[in-house]
Amino acid sequence: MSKEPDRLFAQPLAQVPDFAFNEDVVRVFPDMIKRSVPGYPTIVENLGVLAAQFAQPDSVLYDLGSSLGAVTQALRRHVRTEGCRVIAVDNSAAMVERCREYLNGQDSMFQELLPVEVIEGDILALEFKPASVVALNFTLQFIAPEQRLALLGRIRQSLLPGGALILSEKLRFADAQEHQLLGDLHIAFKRANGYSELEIAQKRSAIENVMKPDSLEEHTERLLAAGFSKVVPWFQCLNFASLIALP
Ligand SMILES: Nc1ncnc2c1ncn2[C@@H]1O[C@H](C[S@+](CC[C@H]([NH3+])C(=O)[O-])CC(=O)[O-])[C@@H](O)[C@H]1O
Ligand SMILES: O=C(O)C(=O)Cc1ccccc1
Repeated sequence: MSKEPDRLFAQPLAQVPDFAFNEDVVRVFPDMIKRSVPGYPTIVENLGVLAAQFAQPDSVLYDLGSSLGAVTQALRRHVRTEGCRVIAVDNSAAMVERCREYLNGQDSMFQELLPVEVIEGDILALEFKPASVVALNFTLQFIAPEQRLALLGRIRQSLLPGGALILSEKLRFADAQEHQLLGDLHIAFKRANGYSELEIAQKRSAIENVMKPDSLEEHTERLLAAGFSKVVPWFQCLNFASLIALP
């Protein structure tokens, strides 16, 4: 994957445009996400380990909002269950193109990887096949809030017994002091990873209209309303968390 450093917000912009997953972002994405999301490498690596516990024979493993395919690759490496395949979906043409290149390259480096199909499309319009694992790794927060419950309902309906949804998100907190503290610590994390105050401020204004985090309580209530029976947080680092939701 590209090693180009993220300097997208380093120069002062007269007007900061809304954040979009375009070619500029794609070029720096691995660096951007690692330096911006505390715990990201740990979450991705362990998603494969978790998925192996939930994968059911002859079923689909979905990576929704797959970006460059990091989660897809973790699933392919760890799951050995008979007849499983991965379907990765993203609506950014630039992401999908680079994702296909990356995954093809991995095929020549590793043996026994699960087969994968990468679809360019909107996850809101997807017809789900019977699935044992669905990963939404930092994708739901980019879906319009009023669409989230219906999407989770469709995912729930597609899940086989013994399967799971794994949902990772940036969190907001109902308690103002907790929200402020973990937000400040996230900024300190970005600073420690080499982002300037200007980069942090401009990125913040780029994402504020397009990325709307929910609280842990909102996630849990909505997942239960969508028909999931149990919600178990398995990872939190500052204001970023990952949950397992069982059908
Ligand atoms: N409606 C939609 N349909 C399909 N894709 C969408 C939609 N909306 C947004 N996306 C896609 O969801 C991805 C979100 S990034 C996921 C990281 C990845 N999971 C990772 O673990 O590396 C999260 C982030 O950058 O913080 C982008 O690639 C969008 O194009
Ligand atoms: O950068 C941030 O502040 C974030 O909240 C995470 C993020 C990571 C990558 C793209 C958009 C948002």
